[in-house]
Formats: sequence, C-alpha cells, structure tokens
Amino acid sequence: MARFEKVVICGVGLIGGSFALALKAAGLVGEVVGLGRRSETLEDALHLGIIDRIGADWSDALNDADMVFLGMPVGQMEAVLLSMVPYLSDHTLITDGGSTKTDVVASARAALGARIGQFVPGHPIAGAERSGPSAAQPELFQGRRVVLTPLAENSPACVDRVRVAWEACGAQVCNLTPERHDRTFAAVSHLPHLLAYALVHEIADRENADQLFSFAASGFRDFTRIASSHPEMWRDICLANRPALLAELDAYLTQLLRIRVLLASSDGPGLEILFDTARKARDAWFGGQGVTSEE
Ligand SMILES: NC(=O)c1ccc[n+]([C@@H]2O[C@H](COP(=O)([O-])OP(=O)(O)OC[C@H]3O[C@@H](n4cnc5c(N)ncnc54)[C@H](O)[C@@H]3O)[C@@H](O)[C@H]2O)c1
Ligand SMILES: O=C(O)C(=O)C[C@]1(C(=O)O)C=C[C@@H](O)C=C1
Repeated sequence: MARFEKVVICGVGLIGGSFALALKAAGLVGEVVGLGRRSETLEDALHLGIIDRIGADWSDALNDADMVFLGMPVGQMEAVLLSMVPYLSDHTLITDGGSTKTDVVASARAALGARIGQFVPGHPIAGAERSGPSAAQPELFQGRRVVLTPLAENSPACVDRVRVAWEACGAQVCNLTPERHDRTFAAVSHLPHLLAYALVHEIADRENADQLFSFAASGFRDFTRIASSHPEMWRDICLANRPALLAELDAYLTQLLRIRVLLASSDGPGLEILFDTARKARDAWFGGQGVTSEE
C-alpha cells in the first residue's frame, strides 16, 4: 500500500485527529503536520501524539505534502481553501470530513479553480458528541462507512488514493453524488440533531427545568446525547443543508401531527400500530448494524 509521507491535518479535532491517529496506527503515514485556528488546540494535539509537529504556516505545511485533510466546520472550508491555494503544488491531494457535501464542493470550486481535480470530497459516517483533539480515537472509523462524492474532474487515481486511506482506517467506502448525500443525511443525521437540541432547549426554558432534569433518566439521555454536540459545527451543517433539512422537518411535523390526532382522540389501536411499525423498522436497522436488540 503506497504510504503518505507527509499529511497535513487542518482542524485537528475529533475527526481530523482520529483520521491522523488511524493512519498512524495503519502505518500508512510518515509525518503528520497540524494546522488550525487555536494554538492551544494544536499544542494539545501535539502532546497527545496526534500530530508530529505544528506547521509554521501554509507554505511550510504544504511543502512536499502528499495529502491535506480539512477537519473544520463546513462554514470555514472556503476561507481555509482560499488561504492554502497559493502554496499548493500539483501532486498534493486534498480531502475533507465535512458533514455536508453540496456546499463544500461549491466552496472548493470557488477557492481552487483549475485545481479542483485535486480535491476529493469525503464524509466519515462516524463521530460523537464530544469534540476537540482529546476526543480523537484511532478506532473511530473501524467498521464504519465513509461516503466519497467524487467530482468529474477527479482522476480515478486521486479518488482511489483517498479510498485506500479510509480503508486503512478500517472504514467501508461508498460513493454518492453530493446532492444525494445531503438529502440522505438530512433525514438520518441532521434532523435527529435538530430534534435533540429542540427538546433539551424546550425543557431548559421552563421554570421548573432543574426539577425536570433531576428526574430525567436513560430514555432522555439516549434521545438527547447528540444535543451535547458542537454548536458551531451544527449551525454550519443546518445552514449548509437548509432546503433538505426544511423538507425533513416538514415531514416530521406531519408525523407529529398524525400522532397528535391519534392521542387527542384516544386512538389506542392507532398508536399501537404506529409504534409497532416503528419498532420493527428500528429493530431491523439495529440488527443490521450487527447489534441485537432487546425485547
Ligand atoms: N462530530 C462528528 O460526529 C462528525 C462526524 C463526521 C463528520 N464531522 C465533520 O467533521 C468536521 C470536524 O468536526 P469535529 O467533530 O472534528 O469538530 P471539532 O470541533 O472536534 O474539530 C474541529 C477543529 O477545527 C478547528 N477549526 C475551526 N475553524 C478552523 C479554521 N478556520 N481553520 C483551521 N482550523 C479550524 C477547530 O479549532 C477544531 O480543532 C466538521 O466539518 C463536521 O461536520 C463531524
Ligand atoms: O455519534 C454521534 O454523536 C454523531 O452524531 C455522529 C454523526 C451522526 O451519526 O449523525 C454526526 C454527524 C456526522 O456527519 C456523522 C455522524
């Protein structure tokens, strides 16, 4: 397997840090250079052994770099790409881990111009509600999917190189178009985050919030875990995927109204059918993840 002698991670948090650690564990990388917004974060990443050194600037970091991984919130990507492009050489591959793809591809086209073929967009479907380098783990991507949304301008060799890197991290790679990607994740990732934030916010706003939280147990914990996720990251994702997310929100509101009608009319059989259908679908999905559900 061809090694990456020098990888630059710009945005060394949960995802960028885990990618670096996984590549290191696979023995696929020589030197990992970190760049970022805050020097304290980069110092942490250095002390945790995620990066081998902190890049002085783009010129230093990109010198002889084989690959650059963008691990910052999607709203930052265009500015970051614009700042790196003057120092980019022909052989350096760029990829990212952003949770939305249509906007990231548009940002990359605007910033990279004729160099767009060097950018292979990606998204690991693995993560956590924790952020920063201290949350990074080498096994985060083991057995998880990574979606690539290759561009017409990408050479098959570039796409293959990014696929190989993710496979070395233990991931299974598949391809989607950016539009299909964004519609899919609006439904199964972005909407759930919006709902978790909404529920916690609604409870927290009440006068007796402390008392309510004191009784909240595992059901509340499981439903709301992802409301502890990074607010800036989720602001950017929601705004970037606004049309698809609004459509999912409308579908969910329709479902809630349907449940409201069943409840208001004390329609026990109707509620039970709906719950049973949902439980079967959830169990089938969960079982397919290689985890057995509880009765
Ligand atoms: N958290 C998840 O579960 C998850 C999963 C898959 C993909 N993603 C995506 O991965 C990316 C990173 O998410 P994360 O969870 O690792 O976040 P994180 O907060 O752990 O890390 C982001 C890092 O980017 C840095 N950063 C922010 N702005 C920057 C800039 N302008 N230039 C350089 N560095 C900058 C931050 O300082 C931080 O170190 C996001 O695009 C997110 O959508 C997140
Ligand atoms: O496990 C979590 O905390 C996540 O939210 C991970 C999760 C998701 O499954 O929705 C979040 C955002 C991503 O872009 C990919 C994965």
